Amino acid sequence: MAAGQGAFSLREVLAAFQTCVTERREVLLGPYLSGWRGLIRFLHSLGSIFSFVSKDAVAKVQIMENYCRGEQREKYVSLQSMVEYELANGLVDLQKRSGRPDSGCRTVLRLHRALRWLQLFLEGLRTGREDSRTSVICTDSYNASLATYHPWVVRKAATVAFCTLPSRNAFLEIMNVGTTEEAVTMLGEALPYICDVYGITQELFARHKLLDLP
Ligand SMILES: CCCCCCCCCCCCC/C=C/[C@@H](O)[C@H](COP(=O)(O)O)NC(=O)CCCCCCCCCCCCCCC
Repeated sequence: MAAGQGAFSLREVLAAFQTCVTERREVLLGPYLSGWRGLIRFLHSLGSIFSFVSKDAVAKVQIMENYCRGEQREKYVSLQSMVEYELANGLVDLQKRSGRPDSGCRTVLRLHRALRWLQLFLEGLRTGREDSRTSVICTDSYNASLATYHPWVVRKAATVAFCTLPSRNAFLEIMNVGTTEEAVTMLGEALPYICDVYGITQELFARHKLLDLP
């Protein structure tokens, strides 16, 4: 980490995702958004070349936080209650975007797709060799997930930005979790929770045919 920056560790960020899922398998929006806020903060430490990414992620997290603080806040406690409320009240644009404010469902769907990228990227970091290149791990996980939803120009900008990433071990260091072995162990502990959040959300959105919202 650059000198002077708080001892910010990815451990707390990923710990947020461990508190997302209730015993009734609901995904709580509060911890979900704080996990995203932590990821965005970490992204800022990777350099301004990623600002086009964090700008969009910040905007989406802000939309969701406004819903969570708005007059219908009790409908946005979990992804399940959000989906039920927005569908029951016809708030979701199913065919094409209208001039209405973005729904929570379509906004979460974009973050959900990015969570799939994160899961693949973290798994690639965890299982990568010492001399693996973070840019390759990042590009491969991006191409296997988010890339399909982005136009050519965004895919190009993303792959250019990935080239600036350091080696795998250097990246594990800036995660500020300790040694590379400790970082790998932490990833192994965090990943099952991220997979769980992703799986429950995927099933919820698939059940309601919300996986292709415009
Ligand atoms: C290791 C750093 C790599 C982080 C970047 C990987 C993801 C690259 C995404 C590039 C897309 C950004 C611009 C896309 C904008 C939107 O069009 C597009 C669609 O939304 P729309 O339908 O409202 O237009 N937006 C999206 O797809 C959402 C993108 C959100 C990406 C959030 C990624 C931030 C995660 C930060 C992780 C930090 C590293 C943590 C691992 C140690």
